[in-house]
Amino acid sequence: MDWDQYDTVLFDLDGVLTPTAEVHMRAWQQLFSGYLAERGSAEGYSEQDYFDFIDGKPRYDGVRSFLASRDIVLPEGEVDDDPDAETVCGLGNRKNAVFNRVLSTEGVRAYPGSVVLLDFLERAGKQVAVVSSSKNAPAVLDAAGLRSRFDVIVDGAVAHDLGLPGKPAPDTFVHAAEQLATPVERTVVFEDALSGVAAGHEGGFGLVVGVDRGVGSDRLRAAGADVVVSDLAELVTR
Ligand SMILES: O=P(O)(O)OC[C@H]1O[C@@H](O)[C@H](O)[C@@H](O)[C@@H]1O
Repeated sequence: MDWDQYDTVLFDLDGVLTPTAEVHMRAWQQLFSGYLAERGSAEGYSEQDYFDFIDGKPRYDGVRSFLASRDIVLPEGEVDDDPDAETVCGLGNRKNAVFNRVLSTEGVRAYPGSVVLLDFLERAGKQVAVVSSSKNAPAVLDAAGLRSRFDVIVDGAVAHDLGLPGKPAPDTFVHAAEQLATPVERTVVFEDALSGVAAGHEGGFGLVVGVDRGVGSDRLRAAGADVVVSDLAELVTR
């Protein structure tokens, strides 16, 4: 890894800096197993569904994408729909309530290897940003004590306000690189989700690092990862 080729590093959050992809995964599992059971669907929900249809995408895109995989179409509803509403927004909000309950009861601790890389990048004078589909990203960064480390945070709320399409579209990553005045070729992207790796690849970034937290190295590479690691500290150089 030749860090001299890069000025800026863009990190996905859940599953890259903090183990919160796991929390999202459990919350989606709770939502959709319950919902499919309510509908009396023969086919249940599996962990693979998370990786295939939901991982890395903004909340309501994840709901729509999973429902489409089961040929279920629901009305969109409104963002302030009650969690009991049988709408895309209602289901997303139901899942969000579970996520927030777990976040507040269990807290979050950053991956130690990710903190080691952040410390290294700070010493090396690189700019760092978080690019997350999640509207909960600021709360997660606060809970992990990481928020002040980042020059720019592009989360689900920022993307919504600016009308930027979510991952797998590259727009949120490109926006972060622009905010830090760095050409995409001199910018590195770290992602654990197939949708996020595809976004980094599509955006023409200098290096897309796939972080394997369960998706599998082969699938991350096929989606466009140039390098795959299982711990961010692997990319600390002397
Ligand atoms: O926290 P929010 O706004 O509901 O966003 C949810 C999504 O946030 C992303 O960061 C996760 O990678 C997804 O898997 C998750 O579903």
